[in-house]
Amino acid sequence: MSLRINILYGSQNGTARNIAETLEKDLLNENVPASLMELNNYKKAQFTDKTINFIIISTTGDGEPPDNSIDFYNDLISGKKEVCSLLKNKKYGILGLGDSYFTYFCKPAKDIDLKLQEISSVKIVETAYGDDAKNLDEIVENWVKEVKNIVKNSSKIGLETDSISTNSSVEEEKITNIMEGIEITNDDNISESTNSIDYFSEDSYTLSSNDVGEYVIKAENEIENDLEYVPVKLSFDKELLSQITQLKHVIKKPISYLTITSASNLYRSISYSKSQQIFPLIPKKLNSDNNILQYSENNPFSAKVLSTQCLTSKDALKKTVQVTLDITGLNWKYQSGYAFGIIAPNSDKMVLPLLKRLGLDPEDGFRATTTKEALCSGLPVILNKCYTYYEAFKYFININAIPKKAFLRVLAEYCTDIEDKKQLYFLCSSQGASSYRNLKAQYASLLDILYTFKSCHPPFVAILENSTRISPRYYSISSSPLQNSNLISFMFNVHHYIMQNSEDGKYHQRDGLCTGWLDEMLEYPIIQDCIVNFRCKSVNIPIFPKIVNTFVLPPNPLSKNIIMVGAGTGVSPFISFIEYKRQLLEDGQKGDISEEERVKLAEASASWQLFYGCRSNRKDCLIKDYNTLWRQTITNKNIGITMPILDRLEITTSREGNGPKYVQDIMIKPENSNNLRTLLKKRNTYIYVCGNKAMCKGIHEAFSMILQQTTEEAMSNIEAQEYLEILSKEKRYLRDIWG
Ligand SMILES: Cc1cc2nc3c(=O)[nH]c(=O)nc-3n(C[C@H](O)[C@H](O)[C@H](O)COP(=O)(O)O)c2cc1C
Repeated sequence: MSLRINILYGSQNGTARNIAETLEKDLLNENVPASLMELNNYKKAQFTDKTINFIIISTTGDGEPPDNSIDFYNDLISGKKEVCSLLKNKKYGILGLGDSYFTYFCKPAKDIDLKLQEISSVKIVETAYGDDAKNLDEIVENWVKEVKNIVKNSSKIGLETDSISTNSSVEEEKITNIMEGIEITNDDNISESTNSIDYFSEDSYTLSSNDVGEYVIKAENEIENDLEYVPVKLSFDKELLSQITQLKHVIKKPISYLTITSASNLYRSISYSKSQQIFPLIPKKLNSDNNILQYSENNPFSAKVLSTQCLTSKDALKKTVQVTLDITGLNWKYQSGYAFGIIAPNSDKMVLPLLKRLGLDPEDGFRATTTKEALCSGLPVILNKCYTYYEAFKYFININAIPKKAFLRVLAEYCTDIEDKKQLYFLCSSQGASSYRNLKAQYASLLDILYTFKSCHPPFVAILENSTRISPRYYSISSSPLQNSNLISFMFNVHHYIMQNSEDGKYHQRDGLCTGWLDEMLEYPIIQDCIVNFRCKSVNIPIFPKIVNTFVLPPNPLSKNIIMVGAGTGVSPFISFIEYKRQLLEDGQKGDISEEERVKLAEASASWQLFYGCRSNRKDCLIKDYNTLWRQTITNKNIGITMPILDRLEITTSREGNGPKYVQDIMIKPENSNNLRTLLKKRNTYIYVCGNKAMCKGIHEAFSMILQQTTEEAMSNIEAQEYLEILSKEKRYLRDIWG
């Protein structure tokens, strides 16, 4: 029997998926039979005695596995026979991805590792943990390198590989290269020092990170007011490069596997795309079981925008917009706390200059074909389908993020200027790791790269082969399904970031991909960028339901203590929770609450509390409209109960007044902390925290402090942490944390 490699991944936003796809490509390229699949599809994989399983899994939510790995994770951790017998005694390696700023760093990878050891699987490569906050790229590169070595050795020691046909004309790279006095190697084993970047972002300023690890705070008048996308010349450590005589660990050039043929008679064109429903090229898939349209990331639902409302004042630091969508036809029974994904197209402001820079006519058509289909798992477009270049860049290719190192390596090949070439090699070497990380933290786009390396003229095929697909953005629903289950509302902050042009030192503002697009499109729905259905004069956006939603109310929520803590748009799911309760209290009929809940309600006194933080009551308090509404007590004769909607509503304003600044400050005030401590110790208490990672950390510390600060039964710090951990395991302490 021959060696077989299974590459199984769990990825929420595409990072782990990209790594898995690249590993698959590299192995196939070495004639090693490798199969790639999402962890949830593990049953489709072949597991033999000669199989090595490589698992690449990221972390989402509050230490949770990504949606596409949750079934595998649950099956394995609960010790399901089926999965355990498949993996028992088999060789494996794990790469975890996470962010050490979070409480549960790489938890799914760690849990899987432990479980595999428990069932006597055989670890053949040290588990590695790529850390977003530190050194993700280097850890990943080293792990991948080790995996490849192991696979190579395994095939040497008798686990012969089946031969596959992807590699007949592989252009093998020479290990050592001499270029203008610099020696370039890709075979040594040096792992360089890592420079930790603090990702904490003070939310009141526009930030950019133009020096390694140093955020630059800019006042509005220092930022250029560009109407167009102005690419910037990126800066990196040229001084370091000038001292280097040998570039080590340069990423190997990936092979080319696509053929692009012209399809110039395409009937589609930009103007055609404009009048169509979104993503016209994605086939609608029918679920064979029930003939119901299954909407997903690859097959989004076109949701009609019913209303938009700016929730912040003109002088607020951030603009927050609330949108309501019609989801009739989506067939989604959502609950309070659920989230959904939006797929935004790239902005014309970036697409059109990029096409120009690449010398491509937006309306020309192309078709991608290959003889090496196995290498195409991560391709942004569908093989053999015709697209215009405009469509490909507009809807599919991720042009916003910094190209992967392997992509930069390919770009180096198309530079005519030796300095450009050298600098790109540097960025893909071990010595250039911190410069690369810095470019990544600056959100450098493909256009910025091409602007910086002016002599680089890559063909379209090189761009397509090395690009990833635009990834969706997720938003919490703020409406309650009780009000109208065919509507969903959500809110978002319009996100901007700042880039500095190293040529003239000027600062330029960039818009976040999705929120920038939504904001512009909702304000000016006739612009080129927009998905407007001109026939019925509606604006539609592509959405799909998030499959796994854990941030939900417990069963019989009226009889539970519900403590909600959030800041800014982190209040979204809480609006949904509280409105759900209010509507139930106002309109609920006899059958709307269970008999069990009625009994519990009579026995227990349940308290719902919201701690909310904003900057200013006037400028950006997102729950202004609910302030009086939620302080009511409601009697519902049908259900036979009288209850306040909220027992406590605390709002802190960080930029106003002399009171407590942040939510955690008000939580630890004696009048709140004593009450919270009592509730924390009750079995029917559920805590929900929603916001960015820095806020969630602050709240966690506040809860820990509350448990410690008492004369009676005070806990030590360790005991308090353990207590919160237990609550978290029991799903009574739930956090929806944004990365
Ligand atoms: C919403 C969100 C929640 C996250 N939660 C955690 C976490 O609890 N623990 C952790 O170690 N990393 C966490 N991360 C970091 C991701 O695991 C990390 O960014 C990873 O590279 C993402 O990989 P993916 O794109 O394949 O999902 C979180 C990231 C996001 C965006």
